[in-house]
Amino acid sequence: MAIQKKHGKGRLDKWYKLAKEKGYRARAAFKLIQLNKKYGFLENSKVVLDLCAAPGSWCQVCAETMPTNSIIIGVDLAPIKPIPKVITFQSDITTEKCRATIRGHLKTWKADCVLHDGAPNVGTAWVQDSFNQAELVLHSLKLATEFLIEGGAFVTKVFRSKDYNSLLWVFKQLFNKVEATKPPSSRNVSAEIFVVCRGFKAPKRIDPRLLDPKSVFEDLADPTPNNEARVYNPEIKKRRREGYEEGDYIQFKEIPANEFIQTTDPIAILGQYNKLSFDQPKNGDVALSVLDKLPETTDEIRICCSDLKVLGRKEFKLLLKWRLKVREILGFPSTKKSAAPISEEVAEIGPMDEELQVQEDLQRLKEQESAKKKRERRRENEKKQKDIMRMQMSMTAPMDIGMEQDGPIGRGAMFRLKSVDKTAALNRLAKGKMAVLTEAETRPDQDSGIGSESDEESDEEEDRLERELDSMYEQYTERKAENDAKYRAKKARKEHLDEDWEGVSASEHGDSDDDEKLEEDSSDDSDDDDDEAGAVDKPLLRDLDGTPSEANGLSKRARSFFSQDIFKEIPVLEDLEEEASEEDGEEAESDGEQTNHDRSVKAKATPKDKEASKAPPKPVAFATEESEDSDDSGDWEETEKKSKSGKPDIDIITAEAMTLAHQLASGQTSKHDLIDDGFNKRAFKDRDGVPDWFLDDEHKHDRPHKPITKAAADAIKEKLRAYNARPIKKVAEARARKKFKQAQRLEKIKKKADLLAGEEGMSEKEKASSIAKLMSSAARKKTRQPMKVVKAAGLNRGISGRPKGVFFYFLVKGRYKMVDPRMKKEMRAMKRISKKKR
Ligand SMILES: C[S@@+](CC[C@H](N)C(=O)[O-])C[C@H]1O[C@@H](n2cnc3c(N)ncnc32)[C@H](O)[C@@H]1O
Repeated sequence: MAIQKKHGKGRLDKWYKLAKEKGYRARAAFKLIQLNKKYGFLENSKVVLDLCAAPGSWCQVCAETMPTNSIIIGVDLAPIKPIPKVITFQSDITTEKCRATIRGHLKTWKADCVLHDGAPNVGTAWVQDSFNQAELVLHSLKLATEFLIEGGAFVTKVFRSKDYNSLLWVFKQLFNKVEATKPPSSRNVSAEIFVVCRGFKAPKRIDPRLLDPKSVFEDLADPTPNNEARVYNPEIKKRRREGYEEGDYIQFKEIPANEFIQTTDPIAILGQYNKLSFDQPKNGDVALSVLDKLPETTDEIRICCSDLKVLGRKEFKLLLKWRLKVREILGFPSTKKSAAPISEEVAEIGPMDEELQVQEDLQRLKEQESAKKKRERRRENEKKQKDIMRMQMSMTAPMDIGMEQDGPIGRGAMFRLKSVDKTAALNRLAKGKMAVLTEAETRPDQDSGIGSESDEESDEEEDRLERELDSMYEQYTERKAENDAKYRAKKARKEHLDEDWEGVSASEHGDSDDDEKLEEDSSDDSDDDDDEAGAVDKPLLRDLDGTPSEANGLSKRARSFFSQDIFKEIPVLEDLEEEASEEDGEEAESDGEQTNHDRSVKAKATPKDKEASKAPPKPVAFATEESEDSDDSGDWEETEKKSKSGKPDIDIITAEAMTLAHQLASGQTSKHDLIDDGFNKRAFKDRDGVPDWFLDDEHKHDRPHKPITKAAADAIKEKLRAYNARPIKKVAEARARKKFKQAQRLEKIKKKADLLAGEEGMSEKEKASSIAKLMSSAARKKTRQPMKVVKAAGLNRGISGRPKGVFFYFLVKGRYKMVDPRMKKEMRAMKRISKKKR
């Protein structure tokens, strides 16, 4: 680093130039700016006292930074040119007159901040200069103690000298926070540093000796060295800027190791000495020789003792432990480390004695205990929340709520909430009420015995927050489940861990539009879930009319709809007709009676359909599949559900699963291996008391990566390709509809032909020609009306409905398309240009 010159042109550094540029009277302005930037004492100050203020750059900074209408008083031996918004006067800050003048200006006000940048006239011996400065600091501190408000700040310049520590000690007696710093604008060559003292304690009475230079610099000239800091932070080496202590000229200090064992202040020895020696003195020392022979005095200990200055924290701890052991062996009383007066720095050092260690252990155990209690309380609260929910659902009477025990509504019990949840009714019931419920739930909890057990309010608060967080997370998952089918599937899979996952089909979770509609409209709480119906034999939520909510996989509403007279004796295919007729009103309208007749004929014709007609018809997708086995037109998810052999058909959809299947099939792995693999670090993870949101998040990443083989990946790819090759459900349905319509038309023609054939008044020729006509009209394709192109101009410009015709009196009939003539022209022009370019 380049050495900064304080004389000649070296003075004119960047801060000097900057000060000139900014109009500050001295480069010192930047010191205050930088100090204030770090500690921010000026912004909120209303009254500032600037001691030793000439030429006044600090006052300028204050006037700029402090709120308008603040009081700034500057005093110096030298005259200060007037500064707007600043009161200045000439005086010696060490005098009573100066004190009185300040009092006169401040009246009853107190200063929020006292600044001191005083420097005595230098030029005499350095020691004398620095002492004067320290004395000046003490004088400024004296003024500060008189004028500062409680909690106020005192910022002073000090020189690093022998008296520096004494000054710091005094500051610490009067302020809560004392920090020394050197702003960048302060020259490196200068011995000045700045001490920022915050939080003035404003004691009622201050011992005059505390502010008396004589007693301060005499009494505190040799403050207790911070040996703990030296030992525990050996990496931070303190420079001896003030030189060596009086009479302390030896750099390498050695002490017999037994003294380290015997001393009551081992830290002091470790901090002050360079070596713990095992060398015997001339006359011999029994204690030292015993220590030398002890097995506890290992080679490592000897190496550590040989040079204390190179040791780290770990080695110092080792030595202290060794000392304790030896003391125990030799029968020394195990006292606390030092009888010496404890300075405030000593108090900061961590406990090292065994006793303190025990205390720490106790504290830790206590914390563990309270954490356990907290967990238990949380679990109880959760249980209680569930109980209240059950009560709201009229599943329990208030007296049934056993908060403390599982009882008949406990976790493993038959009325477990999970089974209710399987009907998805719970979600609907709880939706939107969770927050209220949680709030309501927390209050009685606090009033109840459980809450009053704990006297730690913060714990309760934490519990409450955790519960709120949990309920918010639940709401979030519900919302997500509503919008995201994949997430719904995942959730279902997680909740039914003990069951084989067979995918979510449209009918199960209301994915199909029809089912969703039914569910929405439905007033009952049942769900059309075939699998779930098996799992939940007797759903707890029932309708008041007592009829079972589900039968043959249909919701109650769907069942009641299909149980109307009109559906009796009608085979499954009629559902398709219904749907088709909705889209093709023309066909559905005609020949209603006849169609019904035909239907019954058809029903008689196919025994399979007959069978189907006994049972209530199933939703469209399923029915189509049953009636057309050879066709791919059904919902393929459903077809894969049941294998022909009756065994569960497990669909392998991931490369990992396929790899596993390959391995099992080829004998590379066995069932036993798989079970064995199940016992891993994740299997017995303690999840008790861990919030759901945490577990969910963790689950995203904390899962084993199973190997995948190329063959398995290819097999899955092939499988997916096959799936993709199949027509999608809507296309399949459209095809089926078309087929059905054709069949219907054919039936109609047949009937008409039969009628014609039975007509008595017609000759055979006439009959034949009219049947031929009928057939040709049926075979004729309907011609589609051509689309009308309408200019979006004139009256049709910007209209939203059907445009008007050429003569404006008529609306355009049939299909139409609005065109923008300008755009058309432009597009043509573009085409022309691009052609030309080519
Ligand atoms: C470094 S200058 C202060 C610069 C000032 N902070 C500024 O920003 O312009 C130090 C000042 O302390 C003043 N001083 C020294 N002893 C003093 C005393 N006993 N009473 C008042 N002022 C004193 C000097 O006159 C000198 O102007």
